[in-house]
Amino acid sequence: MSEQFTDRLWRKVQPIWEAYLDHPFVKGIGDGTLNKEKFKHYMKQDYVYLIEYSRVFAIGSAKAPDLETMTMFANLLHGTLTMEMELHREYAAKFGITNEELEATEPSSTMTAYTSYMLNVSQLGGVENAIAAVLACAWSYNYIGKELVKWPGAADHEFYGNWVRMYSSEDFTEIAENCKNLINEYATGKLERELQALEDIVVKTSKFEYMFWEMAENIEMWPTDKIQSTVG
Ligand SMILES: Cc1ncc(CO)c(N)n1
Repeated sequence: MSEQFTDRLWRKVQPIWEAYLDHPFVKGIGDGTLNKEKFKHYMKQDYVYLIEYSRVFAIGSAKAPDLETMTMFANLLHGTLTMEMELHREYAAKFGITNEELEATEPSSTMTAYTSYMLNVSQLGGVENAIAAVLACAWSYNYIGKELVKWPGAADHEFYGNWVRMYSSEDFTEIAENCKNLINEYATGKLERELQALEDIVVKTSKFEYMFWEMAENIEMWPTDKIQSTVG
């Protein structure tokens, strides 16, 4: 089989994605030692992240040139709002956080920067930009999930096991594979400079993913929070 666009992308992002597996937050999920306050912060930020991420699927659906692509985006949107975000609602319940409180989470600087970037690039250009914007998200989480599930005890951990099982699951793998298939389909026949632009989106979102793990590990909101201010 000839080389796919995702093979080329993989070579570009591999060093960044391998660093996720080496990140203390991700390793903490895998070996079950992660501090729960860090995970709680992550869950809340990730929930509001997923709301904006869902909007990118909606933009992709609106821009889709045919019903097959439109349906694909609609399914990805539905899968995120139901299956994936249900995981967050379940964890929130364990922390005593209601769905309303979860949805009203104040966004951190990293979450705001990342989702603003994704939404911006997906409003520009064609449907392929929306696919590129979400690709590293779905694919890298599946990559992490499929790696962590091999760690002894990770999938059966009483607290973090649900997370590991979700992102390594067949359903989530299908989400990631659908995103990969879409980008390969839309990359076909594109000019090198167009492929370069898509690659840039996937690399940037991969960097934002790393920042998201950092934000979670350090329980970050806004760097300016330390400034005494009455502005709020
Ligand atoms: C930050 C982030 N990226 C990707 C995913 C996977 O959908 C997620 N839940 N959160």
